[in-house]
Amino acid sequence: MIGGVAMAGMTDPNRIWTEAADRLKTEIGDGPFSSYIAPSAVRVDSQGNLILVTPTAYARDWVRKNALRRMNELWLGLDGLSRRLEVRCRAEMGSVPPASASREAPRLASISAAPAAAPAAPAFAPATDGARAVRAAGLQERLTFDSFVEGHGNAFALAIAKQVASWADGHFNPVFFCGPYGYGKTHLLNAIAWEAQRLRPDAKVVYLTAERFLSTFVRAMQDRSTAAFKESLRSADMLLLDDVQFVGGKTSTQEELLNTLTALIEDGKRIVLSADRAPVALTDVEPRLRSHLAAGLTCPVEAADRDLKVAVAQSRLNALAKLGVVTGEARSEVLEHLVDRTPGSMRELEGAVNTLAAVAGSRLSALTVDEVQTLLGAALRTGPERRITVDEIQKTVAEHFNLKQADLLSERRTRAIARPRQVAMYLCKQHTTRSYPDIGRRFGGRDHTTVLHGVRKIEELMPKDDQIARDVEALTRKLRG
Ligand SMILES: Nc1ncnc2c1ncn2[C@@H]1O[C@H](COP(=O)(O)OP(=O)(O)OP(=O)(O)O)[C@@H](O)[C@H]1O
Repeated sequence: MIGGVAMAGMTDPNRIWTEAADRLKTEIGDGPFSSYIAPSAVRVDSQGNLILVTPTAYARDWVRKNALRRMNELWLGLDGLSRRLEVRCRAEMGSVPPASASREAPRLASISAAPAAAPAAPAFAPATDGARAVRAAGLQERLTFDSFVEGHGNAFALAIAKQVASWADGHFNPVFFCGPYGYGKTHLLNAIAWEAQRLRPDAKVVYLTAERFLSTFVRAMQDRSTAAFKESLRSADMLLLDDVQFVGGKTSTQEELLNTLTALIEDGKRIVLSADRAPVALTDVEPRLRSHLAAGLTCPVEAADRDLKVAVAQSRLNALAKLGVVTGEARSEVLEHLVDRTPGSMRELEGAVNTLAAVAGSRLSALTVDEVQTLLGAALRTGPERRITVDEIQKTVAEHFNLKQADLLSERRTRAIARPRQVAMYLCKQHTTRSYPDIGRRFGGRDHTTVLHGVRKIEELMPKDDQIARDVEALTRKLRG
Protein backbone atom coordinates (compact mmCIF):
# COMPACT_ATOMS: atom_id res chain seq x y z
CA MET A 1 0.00 0.00 0.00
CA ILE A 2 1.28 3.42 -0.89
CA GLY A 3 -0.02 5.72 1.75
CA GLY A 4 0.34 9.45 2.28
CA VAL A 5 -0.68 11.57 -0.68
CA ALA A 6 1.27 14.34 0.99
CA MET A 7 4.47 12.43 0.21
CA ALA A 8 3.74 12.17 -3.53
CA GLY A 9 5.51 14.79 -5.59
CA MET A 10 8.93 14.59 -3.90
CA THR A 11 11.93 14.91 -6.20
CA ASP A 12 14.92 14.34 -3.90
CA PRO A 13 16.00 10.72 -4.49
CA ASN A 14 17.37 10.52 -0.93
CA ARG A 15 14.04 11.32 0.62
CA ILE A 16 12.10 9.13 -1.79
CA TRP A 17 14.44 6.24 -1.16
CA THR A 18 14.23 6.61 2.62
CA GLU A 19 10.47 6.59 2.48
CA ALA A 20 10.12 3.81 -0.10
CA ALA A 21 12.68 1.63 1.67
CA ASP A 22 10.93 2.01 5.03
CA ARG A 23 7.68 0.90 3.52
CA LEU A 24 9.28 -1.98 1.71
CA LYS A 25 10.86 -3.12 4.96
CA THR A 26 7.49 -3.57 6.61
CA GLU A 27 6.33 -5.60 3.63
CA ILE A 28 9.27 -7.94 3.08
CA GLY A 29 10.44 -8.25 6.69
CA ASP A 30 13.65 -7.39 8.53
CA GLY A 31 15.74 -10.35 7.39
CA PRO A 32 15.65 -9.94 3.59
CA PHE A 33 15.60 -6.17 3.96
CA SER A 34 18.78 -6.15 6.01
CA SER A 35 20.53 -8.60 3.74
CA TYR A 36 19.68 -7.14 0.35
CA ILE A 37 18.12 -3.68 0.56
CA ALA A 38 19.84 -1.97 3.48
CA PRO A 39 23.37 -2.48 2.09
CA SER A 40 22.27 -1.08 -1.28
CA ALA A 41 22.31 2.57 -2.29
CA VAL A 42 20.60 4.75 -4.88
CA ARG A 43 22.90 6.37 -7.43
CA VAL A 44 22.32 8.65 -10.40
CA ASP A 45 24.12 7.65 -13.58
CA SER A 46 25.47 9.96 -16.27
CA GLN A 47 22.13 9.93 -18.11
CA GLY A 48 20.29 10.88 -14.95
CA ASN A 49 18.80 7.41 -14.45
CA LEU A 50 18.22 6.25 -10.94
CA ILE A 51 19.99 3.03 -10.15
CA LEU A 52 19.70 0.93 -7.06
CA VAL A 53 23.21 -0.43 -6.57
CA THR A 54 23.45 -3.69 -4.68
CA PRO A 55 26.71 -4.90 -3.13
CA THR A 56 26.80 -8.15 -5.09
CA ALA A 57 25.39 -9.80 -8.20
CA TYR A 58 23.59 -12.25 -5.97
CA ALA A 59 21.81 -9.42 -4.14
CA ARG A 60 20.95 -7.78 -7.49
CA ASP A 61 19.32 -10.97 -8.73
CA TRP A 62 17.44 -11.35 -5.49
CA VAL A 63 16.15 -7.79 -5.69
CA ARG A 64 15.15 -8.20 -9.36
CA LYS A 65 13.24 -11.33 -8.63
CA ASN A 66 11.63 -10.47 -5.34
CA ALA A 67 11.47 -6.74 -4.74
CA LEU A 68 12.03 -4.57 -7.80
CA ARG A 69 8.47 -4.51 -9.06
CA ARG A 70 7.10 -3.58 -5.65
CA MET A 71 9.87 -1.07 -5.08
CA ASN A 72 9.00 0.70 -8.32
CA GLU A 73 5.36 0.84 -7.36
CA LEU A 74 6.35 2.49 -4.09
CA TRP A 75 8.83 4.75 -5.83
CA LEU A 76 6.38 5.93 -8.49
CA GLY A 77 3.83 6.73 -5.82
CA LEU A 78 6.30 9.12 -4.23
CA ASP A 79 8.38 10.55 -7.06
CA GLY A 80 7.04 13.81 -8.50
CA LEU A 81 9.15 13.16 -11.63
CA SER A 82 7.70 9.67 -12.18
CA ARG A 83 11.13 8.11 -12.57
CA ARG A 84 11.75 4.42 -12.33
CA LEU A 85 14.47 2.59 -10.50
CA GLU A 86 16.78 0.14 -12.20
CA VAL A 87 18.96 -2.26 -10.29
CA ARG A 88 22.60 -3.10 -10.84
CA CYS A 89 25.35 -4.54 -8.76
CA ARG A 90 28.49 -2.61 -7.87
CA ALA A 91 30.62 -4.56 -10.31
CA GLU A 92 28.54 -3.11 -13.14
CA MET A 93 28.95 0.46 -11.98
CA GLY A 94 31.78 2.86 -12.58
CA SER A 95 32.41 5.70 -10.14
CA VAL A 96 28.87 6.96 -10.10
CA PRO A 97 28.10 9.63 -7.52
CA PRO A 98 25.82 8.63 -4.68
CA ALA A 99 22.34 10.02 -4.58
CA SER A 100 22.13 9.05 -0.97
CA ALA A 101 25.14 9.73 1.15
CA SER A 102 23.44 8.38 4.23
CA ARG A 103 23.45 4.77 3.15
CA GLU A 104 26.74 3.22 3.88
CA ALA A 105 28.30 0.82 1.45
CA PRO A 106 28.71 -2.63 2.96
CA ARG A 107 32.13 -3.35 4.37
CA LEU A 108 32.90 -6.29 2.21
CA ALA A 109 35.91 -4.89 0.44
CA SER A 110 37.92 -5.48 3.57
CA ILE A 111 37.54 -9.21 3.05
CA SER A 112 37.97 -9.51 -0.65
CA ALA A 113 40.18 -6.44 -0.76
CA ALA A 114 38.53 -5.56 -4.03
CA PRO A 115 38.06 -1.83 -4.46
CA ALA A 116 34.48 -0.99 -3.47
CA ALA A 117 33.49 0.49 -6.80
CA ALA A 118 35.00 -2.25 -8.91
CA PRO A 119 34.84 -5.66 -7.35
CA ALA A 120 35.42 -7.23 -10.74
CA ALA A 121 39.09 -6.43 -10.25
CA PRO A 122 41.33 -9.10 -8.71
CA ALA A 123 41.33 -9.41 -4.94
CA PHE A 124 44.68 -7.71 -5.02
CA ALA A 125 46.86 -6.65 -7.86
CA PRO A 126 50.58 -6.83 -7.16
CA ALA A 127 51.57 -5.20 -10.41
CA THR A 128 49.98 -1.77 -10.46
CA ASP A 129 48.40 -0.42 -7.32
CA GLY A 130 49.69 -3.41 -5.43
CA ALA A 131 50.89 -1.71 -2.29
CA ARG A 132 47.53 -0.16 -1.49
CA ALA A 133 45.56 -3.26 -2.38
CA VAL A 134 47.90 -5.53 -0.48
CA ARG A 135 47.50 -3.57 2.70
CA ALA A 136 43.78 -3.85 2.26
CA ALA A 137 44.08 -7.59 1.87
CA GLY A 138 46.15 -7.93 5.04
CA LEU A 139 49.12 -9.35 3.15
CA GLN A 140 52.67 -8.23 3.79
CA GLU A 141 54.82 -7.36 0.84
CA ARG A 142 58.01 -8.84 2.23
CA LEU A 143 56.50 -12.29 2.82
CA THR A 144 57.17 -13.93 -0.53
CA PHE A 145 58.81 -17.16 -1.67
CA ASP A 146 61.96 -15.15 -2.42
CA SER A 147 62.36 -14.13 1.20
CA PHE A 148 61.49 -17.57 2.61
CA VAL A 149 64.57 -19.54 3.59
CA GLU A 150 64.38 -23.27 3.02
CA GLY A 151 65.63 -25.64 5.71
CA HIS A 152 65.24 -29.02 7.25
CA GLY A 153 61.89 -28.48 8.99
CA ASN A 154 60.11 -26.59 6.22
CA ALA A 155 61.28 -28.06 2.90
CA PHE A 156 58.18 -30.20 2.42
CA ALA A 157 55.86 -27.35 3.38
CA LEU A 158 57.66 -25.03 0.98
CA ALA A 159 57.38 -27.51 -1.90
CA ILE A 160 53.65 -27.96 -1.28
CA ALA A 161 53.15 -24.21 -0.95
CA LYS A 162 54.78 -23.64 -4.34
CA GLN A 163 52.63 -26.33 -5.88
CA VAL A 164 49.45 -24.78 -4.48
CA ALA A 165 50.51 -21.33 -5.67
CA SER A 166 50.99 -22.65 -9.19
CA TRP A 167 47.32 -23.71 -9.34
CA ALA A 168 48.60 -27.16 -10.29
CA ASP A 169 46.08 -29.93 -10.84
CA GLY A 170 46.05 -32.80 -8.42
CA HIS A 171 46.00 -30.24 -5.68
CA PHE A 172 44.87 -31.55 -2.29
CA ASN A 173 41.99 -29.56 -0.99
CA PRO A 174 42.26 -28.10 1.58
CA VAL A 175 45.97 -27.84 2.26
CA PHE A 176 46.49 -27.33 5.97
CA PHE A 177 49.82 -25.98 7.24
CA CYS A 178 50.37 -26.61 10.91
CA GLY A 179 53.20 -26.08 13.30
CA PRO A 180 54.40 -24.12 16.29
CA TYR A 181 54.05 -20.39 16.60
CA GLY A 182 56.47 -18.23 14.66
CA TYR A 183 58.06 -20.64 12.18
CA GLY A 184 56.72 -19.37 8.90
CA LYS A 185 53.10 -20.43 8.36
CA THR A 186 51.86 -16.90 7.79
CA HIS A 187 54.90 -16.30 5.61
CA LEU A 188 54.00 -19.29 3.44
CA LEU A 189 50.34 -18.31 3.14
CA ASN A 190 51.33 -14.80 2.10
CA ALA A 191 53.82 -16.18 -0.42
CA ILE A 192 51.18 -18.48 -1.91
CA ALA A 193 48.73 -15.61 -2.23
CA TRP A 194 51.27 -13.36 -3.96
CA GLU A 195 52.42 -16.03 -6.36
CA ALA A 196 48.94 -17.38 -7.15
CA GLN A 197 47.75 -13.86 -7.93
CA ARG A 198 50.81 -13.14 -10.03
CA LEU A 199 50.18 -16.27 -12.09
CA ARG A 200 46.48 -15.64 -12.45
CA PRO A 201 45.85 -11.91 -12.17
CA ASP A 202 42.15 -12.33 -12.89
CA ALA A 203 41.55 -14.86 -10.15
CA LYS A 204 40.10 -13.76 -6.87
CA VAL A 205 42.61 -14.68 -4.20
CA VAL A 206 41.40 -13.92 -0.70
CA TYR A 207 43.67 -14.00 2.33
CA LEU A 208 42.40 -13.38 5.81
CA THR A 209 43.12 -14.37 9.35
CA ALA A 210 40.58 -16.36 11.31
CA GLU A 211 40.26 -13.36 13.63
CA ARG A 212 39.29 -11.27 10.66
CA PHE A 213 36.84 -13.93 9.56
CA LEU A 214 35.31 -13.92 13.02
CA SER A 215 35.11 -10.16 13.44
CA THR A 216 33.73 -9.59 9.96
CA PHE A 217 31.18 -12.31 10.41
CA VAL A 218 30.09 -10.91 13.79
CA ARG A 219 29.78 -7.46 12.23
CA ALA A 220 27.81 -8.86 9.31
CA MET A 221 25.42 -10.49 11.77
CA GLN A 222 25.02 -7.21 13.63
CA ASP A 223 24.44 -5.35 10.37
CA ARG A 224 22.27 -8.19 9.10
CA SER A 225 24.33 -8.40 5.96
CA THR A 226 25.47 -12.00 6.23
CA ALA A 227 24.34 -12.79 2.68
CA ALA A 228 26.82 -10.27 1.31
CA PHE A 229 29.53 -11.60 3.63
CA LYS A 230 28.97 -15.14 2.38
CA GLU A 231 28.98 -14.03 -1.22
CA SER A 232 32.27 -12.17 -0.82
CA LEU A 233 34.00 -15.33 0.39
CA ARG A 234 32.27 -17.84 -1.81
CA SER A 235 33.23 -16.00 -4.95
CA ALA A 236 36.92 -16.61 -4.15
CA ASP A 237 38.98 -18.81 -6.47
CA MET A 238 41.47 -19.33 -3.69
CA LEU A 239 40.77 -18.73 -0.02
CA LEU A 240 43.67 -18.60 2.44
CA LEU A 241 42.67 -18.60 6.08
CA ASP A 242 45.41 -18.06 8.65
CA ASP A 243 45.43 -19.12 12.32
CA VAL A 244 42.33 -21.28 12.18
CA GLN A 245 42.76 -22.33 15.82
CA PHE A 246 41.27 -18.96 16.64
CA VAL A 247 37.73 -20.11 15.80
CA GLY A 248 37.95 -22.72 18.59
CA GLY A 249 34.92 -22.53 20.85
CA LYS A 250 33.05 -20.05 18.64
CA THR A 251 30.09 -22.07 17.50
CA SER A 252 28.35 -19.84 14.98
CA THR A 253 31.63 -18.78 13.39
CA GLN A 254 32.61 -22.43 13.03
CA GLU A 255 29.28 -23.20 11.42
CA GLU A 256 29.76 -20.36 8.97
CA LEU A 257 33.31 -21.47 8.24
CA LEU A 258 32.14 -25.02 7.62
CA ASN A 259 29.49 -23.77 5.18
CA THR A 260 32.03 -21.58 3.41
CA LEU A 261 34.55 -24.40 3.05
CA THR A 262 31.94 -26.88 1.86
CA ALA A 263 30.61 -24.44 -0.75
CA LEU A 264 34.10 -23.63 -2.05
CA ILE A 265 35.21 -27.25 -2.18
CA GLU A 266 32.06 -28.24 -4.04
CA ASP A 267 32.86 -25.55 -6.60
CA GLY A 268 36.41 -26.83 -6.97
CA LYS A 269 37.94 -23.70 -5.42
CA ARG A 270 41.32 -23.87 -3.64
CA ILE A 271 41.54 -23.64 0.11
CA VAL A 272 44.67 -23.13 2.17
CA LEU A 273 44.60 -23.05 5.94
CA SER A 274 47.03 -22.70 8.80
CA ALA A 275 46.93 -23.38 12.53
CA ASP A 276 49.28 -23.88 15.42
CA ARG A 277 48.40 -27.58 15.54
CA ALA A 278 47.08 -30.32 13.29
CA PRO A 279 43.31 -30.48 12.61
CA VAL A 280 42.86 -33.54 14.83
CA ALA A 281 44.34 -31.62 17.74
CA LEU A 282 41.91 -28.71 17.39
CA THR A 283 39.79 -30.12 20.18
CA ASP A 284 37.56 -27.09 20.64
CA VAL A 285 36.63 -27.15 16.97
CA GLU A 286 33.40 -28.94 16.19
CA PRO A 287 34.11 -32.50 14.85
CA ARG A 288 32.45 -31.97 11.46
CA LEU A 289 34.52 -28.88 10.74
CA ARG A 290 37.61 -30.64 12.05
CA SER A 291 37.12 -33.53 9.65
CA HIS A 292 36.75 -31.10 6.74
CA LEU A 293 39.95 -29.37 7.77
CA ALA A 294 41.74 -32.71 7.80
CA ALA A 295 40.25 -33.96 4.54
CA GLY A 296 43.00 -32.74 2.22
CA LEU A 297 46.70 -32.59 2.96
CA THR A 298 48.08 -31.72 6.38
CA CYS A 299 51.51 -30.31 6.01
CA PRO A 300 53.78 -29.69 9.03
CA VAL A 301 56.00 -26.62 9.33
CA GLU A 302 58.46 -27.68 11.99
CA ALA A 303 60.45 -25.61 14.42
CA ALA A 304 63.72 -24.52 12.81
CA ASP A 305 67.06 -26.08 13.64
CA ARG A 306 70.18 -24.02 14.31
CA ASP A 307 71.30 -23.99 10.66
CA LEU A 308 67.99 -22.67 9.44
CA LYS A 309 67.94 -20.01 12.14
CA VAL A 310 71.40 -18.84 11.17
CA ALA A 311 70.35 -18.73 7.51
CA VAL A 312 67.22 -16.74 8.36
CA ALA A 313 69.25 -14.32 10.49
CA GLN A 314 71.68 -13.89 7.59
CA SER A 315 68.87 -13.34 5.12
CA ARG A 316 67.27 -10.75 7.41
CA LEU A 317 70.56 -8.88 7.72
CA ASN A 318 70.93 -8.93 3.93
CA ALA A 319 67.48 -7.37 3.64
CA LEU A 320 68.40 -4.72 6.20
CA ALA A 321 71.63 -4.05 4.32
CA LYS A 322 69.63 -3.41 1.16
CA LEU A 323 67.58 -0.89 3.12
CA GLY A 324 70.81 0.79 4.27
CA VAL A 325 70.27 -0.05 7.96
CA VAL A 326 73.59 -1.92 8.14
CA THR A 327 76.66 -2.13 5.98
CA GLY A 328 78.90 -5.14 5.62
CA GLU A 329 78.32 -8.70 6.78
CA ALA A 330 78.27 -10.08 10.28
CA ARG A 331 80.91 -12.68 11.21
CA SER A 332 79.50 -16.18 11.26
CA GLU A 333 80.34 -16.66 14.97
CA VAL A 334 78.43 -13.47 15.74
CA LEU A 335 75.36 -14.81 13.99
CA GLU A 336 75.69 -18.18 15.68
CA HIS A 337 76.02 -16.51 19.04
CA LEU A 338 72.93 -14.45 18.35
CA VAL A 339 70.98 -17.58 17.41
CA ASP A 340 72.21 -19.54 20.43
CA ARG A 341 71.30 -16.77 22.82
CA THR A 342 67.85 -16.23 21.34
CA PRO A 343 65.49 -18.97 22.42
CA GLY A 344 62.09 -19.07 20.83
CA SER A 345 60.78 -18.81 17.35
CA MET A 346 61.89 -16.99 14.22
CA ARG A 347 59.91 -14.04 15.45
CA GLU A 348 62.14 -13.65 18.51
CA LEU A 349 65.15 -14.21 16.29
CA GLU A 350 64.05 -11.46 13.94
CA GLY A 351 63.69 -9.14 16.92
CA ALA A 352 67.24 -9.95 18.01
CA VAL A 353 68.58 -9.42 14.48
CA ASN A 354 66.82 -6.07 14.27
CA THR A 355 68.32 -5.03 17.59
CA LEU A 356 71.76 -6.11 16.44
CA ALA A 357 71.36 -4.17 13.21
CA ALA A 358 70.22 -1.05 15.01
CA VAL A 359 73.12 -1.23 17.44
CA ALA A 360 75.79 -2.18 14.92
CA GLY A 361 74.90 -0.02 11.90
CA SER A 362 77.99 0.50 9.79
CA ARG A 363 80.17 -1.53 12.22
CA LEU A 364 78.46 -4.83 11.57
CA SER A 365 81.38 -6.64 9.99
CA ALA A 366 83.78 -5.54 12.75
CA LEU A 367 81.64 -6.78 15.63
CA THR A 368 83.03 -9.54 17.84
CA VAL A 369 81.07 -12.00 19.92
CA ASP A 370 82.13 -10.27 23.16
CA GLU A 371 81.08 -6.93 21.84
CA VAL A 372 77.73 -8.29 20.78
CA GLN A 373 77.27 -9.71 24.23
CA THR A 374 78.01 -6.37 25.86
CA LEU A 375 76.11 -4.29 23.33
CA LEU A 376 72.97 -6.36 23.39
CA GLY A 377 73.14 -7.37 27.05
CA ALA A 378 69.65 -7.81 28.36
CA ALA A 379 68.17 -7.79 24.89
CA LEU A 380 69.48 -11.30 24.37
CA ARG A 381 67.55 -13.43 26.77
CA THR A 382 69.41 -16.00 28.78
CA GLY A 383 66.62 -18.43 29.47
CA PRO A 384 63.29 -19.44 28.02
CA GLU A 385 60.30 -17.43 29.16
CA ARG A 386 56.70 -18.40 29.04
CA ARG A 387 55.30 -17.11 25.77
CA ILE A 388 52.22 -14.94 26.05
CA THR A 389 50.00 -14.86 22.96
CA VAL A 390 47.73 -12.17 21.57
CA ASP A 391 44.81 -14.56 21.89
CA GLU A 392 45.58 -15.11 25.57
CA ILE A 393 45.85 -11.38 26.18
CA GLN A 394 42.53 -10.74 24.47
CA LYS A 395 40.80 -13.45 26.47
CA THR A 396 42.30 -12.28 29.78
CA VAL A 397 41.45 -8.63 29.13
CA ALA A 398 37.91 -9.47 28.00
CA GLU A 399 37.32 -11.53 31.13
CA HIS A 400 38.79 -8.85 33.39
CA PHE A 401 36.46 -6.20 31.97
CA ASN A 402 33.51 -8.55 31.72
CA LEU A 403 33.39 -8.41 27.95
CA LYS A 404 33.52 -10.94 25.16
CA GLN A 405 36.71 -11.41 23.19
CA ALA A 406 34.70 -10.58 20.06
CA ASP A 407 33.91 -7.14 21.55
CA LEU A 408 37.61 -6.31 21.49
CA LEU A 409 37.78 -7.23 17.82
CA SER A 410 34.54 -5.50 16.91
CA GLU A 411 34.01 -2.07 15.40
CA ARG A 412 32.28 -0.82 18.53
CA ARG A 413 33.82 2.35 19.90
CA THR A 414 31.97 2.96 23.15
CA ARG A 415 34.32 3.81 25.99
CA ALA A 416 33.40 0.58 27.81
CA ILE A 417 34.93 -1.38 24.95
CA ALA A 418 37.44 1.02 23.41
CA ARG A 419 39.47 1.46 26.61
CA PRO A 420 39.83 -2.28 27.38
CA ARG A 421 40.76 -2.76 23.70
CA GLN A 422 43.54 -0.17 24.11
CA VAL A 423 44.69 -1.90 27.28
CA ALA A 424 44.82 -5.19 25.38
CA MET A 425 46.82 -3.58 22.56
CA TYR A 426 49.21 -2.08 25.10
CA LEU A 427 49.71 -5.49 26.74
CA CYS A 428 50.31 -7.09 23.33
CA LYS A 429 53.05 -4.59 22.67
CA GLN A 430 54.55 -5.20 26.11
CA HIS A 431 54.40 -8.97 26.23
CA THR A 432 54.67 -10.18 22.65
CA THR A 433 57.12 -9.52 19.86
CA ARG A 434 54.33 -8.62 17.45
CA SER A 435 54.67 -5.46 15.41
CA TYR A 436 52.00 -2.72 15.38
CA PRO A 437 50.58 -3.87 12.00
CA ASP A 438 50.52 -7.46 13.23
CA ILE A 439 48.66 -6.49 16.40
CA GLY A 440 46.24 -4.43 14.30
CA ARG A 441 45.51 -7.44 12.12
CA ARG A 442 44.74 -9.46 15.21
CA PHE A 443 42.29 -6.85 16.47
CA GLY A 444 39.77 -7.22 13.67
CA GLY A 445 42.04 -5.92 10.92
CA ARG A 446 42.78 -2.50 12.39
CA ASP A 447 45.39 -0.17 11.00
CA HIS A 448 48.78 0.04 12.76
CA THR A 449 48.17 3.72 13.57
CA THR A 450 45.12 2.74 15.63
CA VAL A 451 47.28 0.35 17.64
CA LEU A 452 49.98 2.97 18.06
CA HIS A 453 47.40 5.46 19.27
CA GLY A 454 45.94 2.88 21.69
CA VAL A 455 49.32 1.98 23.15
CA ARG A 456 50.29 5.63 23.59
CA LYS A 457 46.96 6.43 25.19
CA ILE A 458 47.47 3.78 27.87
CA GLU A 459 51.08 4.88 28.44
CA GLU A 460 49.81 8.42 28.89
CA LEU A 461 46.96 7.43 31.22
CA MET A 462 48.82 5.07 33.53
CA PRO A 463 50.71 7.74 35.54
CA LYS A 464 47.58 9.81 36.11
CA ASP A 465 44.73 7.30 36.23
CA ASP A 466 44.97 4.92 39.19
CA GLN A 467 42.28 2.63 37.92
CA ILE A 468 44.00 2.04 34.57
CA ALA A 469 47.33 1.49 36.33
CA ARG A 470 45.73 -1.07 38.66
CA ASP A 471 44.00 -2.81 35.72
CA VAL A 472 47.24 -3.06 33.76
CA GLU A 473 49.11 -4.33 36.80
CA ALA A 474 46.48 -6.96 37.62
CA LEU A 475 46.36 -8.10 34.01
CA THR A 476 50.14 -8.32 33.79
CA ARG A 477 50.19 -10.49 36.90
CA LYS A 478 47.50 -12.77 35.48
CA LEU A 479 49.29 -13.09 32.14
CA ARG A 480 52.63 -13.89 33.74
CA GLY A 481 50.84 -16.59 35.74
N1 LIG B 1 61.92 -20.02 6.71
C1 LIG B 1 61.81 -18.72 6.91
N2 LIG B 1 62.45 -17.86 6.11
C2 LIG B 1 62.39 -16.53 6.32
N3 LIG B 1 61.67 -15.96 7.30
C3 LIG B 1 60.98 -16.78 8.12
C4 LIG B 1 61.01 -18.19 7.97
N4 LIG B 1 60.26 -18.73 8.93
C5 LIG B 1 59.76 -17.71 9.65
N5 LIG B 1 60.21 -16.54 9.16
C6 LIG B 1 59.88 -15.20 9.66
O1 LIG B 1 59.58 -15.30 11.04
C7 LIG B 1 58.48 -14.47 11.39
C8 LIG B 1 57.40 -15.31 11.99
O2 LIG B 1 56.86 -16.18 10.99
P1 LIG B 1 55.30 -16.34 10.71
O3 LIG B 1 54.56 -15.10 11.13
O4 LIG B 1 55.11 -16.79 9.34
O5 LIG B 1 54.99 -17.47 11.77
P2 LIG B 1 53.65 -18.30 12.03
O6 LIG B 1 54.06 -19.71 12.02
O7 LIG B 1 52.57 -17.88 11.12
O8 LIG B 1 53.30 -17.85 13.51
P3 LIG B 1 51.84 -17.73 14.21
O9 LIG B 1 51.38 -19.13 14.43
O10 LIG B 1 52.13 -17.00 15.48
O11 LIG B 1 50.96 -16.96 13.30
C9 LIG B 1 58.03 -13.79 10.12
O12 LIG B 1 58.56 -12.50 10.08
C10 LIG B 1 58.63 -14.65 9.01
O13 LIG B 1 58.93 -13.88 7.87
